[in-house]
Amino acid sequence: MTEPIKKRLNYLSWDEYFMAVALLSAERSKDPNTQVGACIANRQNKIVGVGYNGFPIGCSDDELPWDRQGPFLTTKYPYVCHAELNAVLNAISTDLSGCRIYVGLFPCNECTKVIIQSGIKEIVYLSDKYRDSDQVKAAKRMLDLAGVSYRRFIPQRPEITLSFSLD
Ligand SMILES: Nc1nc(=O)n([C@H]2C[C@H](O)[C@@H](COP(=O)(O)O)O2)cc1CO
Ligand SMILES: [Zn+2]
Repeated sequence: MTEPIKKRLNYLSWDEYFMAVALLSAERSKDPNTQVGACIANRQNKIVGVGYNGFPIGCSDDELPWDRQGPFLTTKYPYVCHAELNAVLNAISTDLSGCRIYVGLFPCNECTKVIIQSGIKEIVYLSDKYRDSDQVKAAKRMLDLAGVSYRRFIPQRPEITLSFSLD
């Protein structure tokens, strides 16, 4: 008698899968300093929206600045759409009740408002590098009040490699 074939064990967990989709989406970003991706999953673990940071549709990447410093209007900040905003706007429904959003960087206060209003119930983030900023402090204050939970993604493996050569 031959042994039955066992299932593959090295498969991605749901958390790894959705965070990896967020990180892959971030590779679309043209921001030279910080590339952020976001992936929204519903209660059934179906992906319902993805996004990354970039300028609004129709606003040419060659017209608007990517600068971080200088007068406000000469920087990227007034123009760029954050990954979380794009993921919510790209989602298949405006009602994201009970969904989770996976994001490479902790949401700012403006995206937090969008996240709360959409019905998203949990944020899973990788980096919190701007934790000392007023934006993130305001974001956490609103999330705590609104009962939206947030947790850091703790990697169980250092990397996931993708290859275009499967043979
Ligand atoms: N949660 C976030 N999602 C985002 O998509 N972003 C975007 C806005 C900018 O394009 C970039 C941050 O640029 P910098 O200040 O690290 O050079 O990331 C920023 C944050 C931080 O709150
Ligand atoms: Zn934001």
